[in-house]
Amino acid sequence: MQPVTGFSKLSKSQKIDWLVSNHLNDDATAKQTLTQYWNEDQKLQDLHDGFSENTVTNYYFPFGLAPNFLIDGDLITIPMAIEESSVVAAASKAAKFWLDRGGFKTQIKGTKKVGQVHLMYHGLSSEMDAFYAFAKAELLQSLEQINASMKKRGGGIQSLELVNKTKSLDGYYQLHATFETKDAMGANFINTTLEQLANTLRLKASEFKGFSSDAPEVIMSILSNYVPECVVNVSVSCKIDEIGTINGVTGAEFATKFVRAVDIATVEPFRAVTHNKGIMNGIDAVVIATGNDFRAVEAGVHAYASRDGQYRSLTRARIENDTFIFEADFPLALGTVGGLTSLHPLSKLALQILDNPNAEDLMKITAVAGLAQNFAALHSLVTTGIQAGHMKMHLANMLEQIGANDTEKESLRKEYSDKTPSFSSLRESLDLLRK
Ligand SMILES: CC(C)(COP(=O)([O-])OP(=O)([O-])OC[C@H]1O[C@@H](n2cnc3c(N)ncnc32)[C@H](O)[C@@H]1OP(=O)([O-])[O-])[C@@H](O)C(=O)NCCC(=O)NCCSC(=O)C[C@@](C)(O)CC(=O)[O-]
Ligand SMILES: NC(=O)C1=CN([C@@H]2O[C@H](COP(=O)(O)OP(=O)(O)OC[C@H]3O[C@@H](n4cnc5c(N)ncnc54)[C@H](O)[C@@H]3O)[C@@H](O)[C@H]2O)C=CC1
Repeated sequence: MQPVTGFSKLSKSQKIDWLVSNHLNDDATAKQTLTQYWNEDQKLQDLHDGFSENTVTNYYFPFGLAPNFLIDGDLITIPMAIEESSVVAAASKAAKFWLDRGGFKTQIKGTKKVGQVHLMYHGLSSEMDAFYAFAKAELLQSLEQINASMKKRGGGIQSLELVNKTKSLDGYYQLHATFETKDAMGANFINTTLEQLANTLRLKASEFKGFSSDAPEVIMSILSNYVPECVVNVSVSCKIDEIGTINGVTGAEFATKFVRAVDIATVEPFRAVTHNKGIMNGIDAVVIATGNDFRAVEAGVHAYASRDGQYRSLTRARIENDTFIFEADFPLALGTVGGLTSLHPLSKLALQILDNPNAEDLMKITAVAGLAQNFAALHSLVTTGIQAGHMKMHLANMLEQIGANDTEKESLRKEYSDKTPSFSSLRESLDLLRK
């Protein structure tokens, strides 16, 4: 196969033809698989084609609902876009559990975001300090137009400082800025602002006479997806005797084991990664359903989980005066305007289902989904084990994969209603059925 030039300029059909002949042995069914996912509504299809480059088809993701979330006194149904079985069921089960026990409480701890202009200067650091004192007012002034609308909304650039990072990397400085971006995730606003700062910095550097070395060089200007000051706290709590008996485990035993499980994820990175993956099952599903940037959230969350130098659990649990308390702080830079949020009809609908939240409310709801998911996973892990519930949900996929027809599915579902399936046990059962 030869490299292709001008692939981006081909039409969608030409791209598919190229793909099928170069990678799929001219398989006609492959072409049909791609085209059958096109939407019949051409306008809607064009919208989706426009979201990303070199699009050849749509990729369906299940869009589900987890009802019964009592959040700060309001009853909320959370939309979740996720491919993994048992996540929506787990969220729904956790919602139901806490519905009768006071629900979820949330609090925004901050909404500040960060962006940096990264610079190199190899002269004296005192010269950089003098330059910054010379340039700072104009650096800020040059942002007035870009900042005007965001300022009207109560946001915009909040602070700007020169940071000397030469101890970490020879010649390295930053303009470190903080931002309030209100209901937008803010990436484009922050990046535009930073690029203006960089331009003004270059201009002011050309006017400054105090450099003994070449003027500072701008390496790059970009927001940070590490948002330790854009954080929401979420918690649940109840008296231990309100927990009740769970699969033969008393409330007190459950609470103690649960706290131990969180303690283990706090000190043991191998466990912490899986523990936090379970949390992200919930967070990502809401982030995706609402058209937010899940890579940004993932990167920020995992960096936050390592903020003291070791990767740890994002959740905390304790028993205090016969009360079981489970909580977390999640760094979540989310938007309810901008990006795909109002462009993708299903994201727009997801936000409508949530009663058109502002960014802070969406942070709260998303954090609840994360805590609920972790609660459900640990609830299973310290009682029945994870496989019973997970495989019960996964059964449908397994039945599909072994090629069972509708009648066979029905009888296998009955047979496996109280036991954990595996592919081999299911195949054996299917063979028996077919004899
Ligand atoms: C799976 C369940 C919920 C079963 O739990 P169950 O007790 O067998 O469920 P149930 O049939 O008794 O139903 C109770 C409620 O659960 C929900 N529910 C129950 N079934 C459904 C369904 N089909 N569709 C939608 N919702 C469902 C629903 O709210 C339902 O109430 P109802 O609607 O009847 O009033 C439970 O075992 C559970 O929560 N397990 C945890 C599952 C989980 O965490 N899955 C994620 C995949 S594993 C993973 O990726 C992460 C992990 C686990 O490794 C993280 C870690 O290690 O920490
Ligand atoms: N590292 C990263 O995370 C990067 C992410 N991105 C992408 O950037 C996009 C998000 O950028 P945004 O600037 O949020 O979106 P955007 O570029 O669509 O801008 C949102 C705009 O909406 C306007 N707006 C209207 N009402 C507002 C309100 N109430 N509050 C705040 N703004 C309001 C503002 O002008 C704001 O700048 C995402 O698609 C993300 O994937 C882009 C570059 C880098």
